[in-house]
Amino acid sequence: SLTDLLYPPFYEERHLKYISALGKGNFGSVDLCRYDPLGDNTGDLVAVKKLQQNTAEHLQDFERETEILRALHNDFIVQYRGVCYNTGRKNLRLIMEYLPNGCLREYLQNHRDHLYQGKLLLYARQICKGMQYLGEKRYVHRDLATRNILVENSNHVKIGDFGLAKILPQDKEYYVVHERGESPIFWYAPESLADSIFSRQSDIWSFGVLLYELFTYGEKSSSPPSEFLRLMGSGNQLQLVNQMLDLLMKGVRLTVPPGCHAEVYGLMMQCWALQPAVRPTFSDLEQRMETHESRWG
Ligand SMILES: CCS(=O)(=O)N1CC(CC#N)(n2cc(-c3nc(Nc4ccc(C(=O)OC(C)(C)C)cc4)nc4[nH]ccc34)cn2)C1
Repeated sequence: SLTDLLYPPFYEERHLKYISALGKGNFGSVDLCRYDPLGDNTGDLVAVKKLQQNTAEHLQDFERETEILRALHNDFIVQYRGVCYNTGRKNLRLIMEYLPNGCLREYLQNHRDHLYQGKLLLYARQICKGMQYLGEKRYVHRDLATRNILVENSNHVKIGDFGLAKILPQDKEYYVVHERGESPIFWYAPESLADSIFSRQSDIWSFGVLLYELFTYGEKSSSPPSEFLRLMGSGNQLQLVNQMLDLLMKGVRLTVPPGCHAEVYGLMMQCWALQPAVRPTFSDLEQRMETHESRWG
């Protein structure tokens, strides 16, 4: 695309000037840098993702992540700018557009007094559009949560991270994952908890949890982990997954956020259908939110 022509696919490490840390996760971290080849501070601000520990396996996953992002062109997905290999090609870095307003979870917490339900639905619909596009290209995100959504401005959010994304094989509609890693189990569908099965329908489940996060304004005390742990009591990691699965199979779900319209909670509940095939698609959700949004504005 045009942006590919305008931006160099390879950034030279010597011109990447570190400014500050933007985010940190299990295997990666994101820094704010200025790419300043002229050395006069007129270069662009960019977000640079790098691996924490660059083992061969993580490097391979990271290279796959950069290829996935490079292939995506959508208003509701963070834009790829290029990659930066340092001399030994040991540590690859992923260069992306810098979004000035940070991650959606913090944004909700810091701006809740002027974010009304219509605006929350606008963000939900934009994420839906990004996920619809992703699904058309047979990608499964696997980590849909407000912590992985970025804010361009008060009317525009984007899916910001594809660290756990996988591409579905041509002959299968689901992906079985073997590495456990630090899984976001409170956003996981039952089939993912039970058999590590991921699909576009398990992304729908996670989207339902993301909707819940939106309408609780990312509040920590009512976050999915807090709520589910309250329902479960303590237990070690293995028990946690089994306890979680037990709750979900019994029909226990996150409760309606205070002040949340019944129809929106209804959408969350549809995303949390036990049977993957019963869950709506992202286009179903987008249409259903379109009708509500016009009513609440
Ligand atoms: C998964 C592990 S991860 O470590 O790889 N990682 C975490 C991840 C989750 C997601 N998505 N992440 C992406 C960005 C990010 N941030 C930004 N802008 C901003 C702008 C302002 C602020 C801010 O005010 O922050 C403070 C700390 C409150 C001062 C933060 C970020 N622009 C971006 N463009 C591309 C990515 C990207 C940050 N965290 C991906």
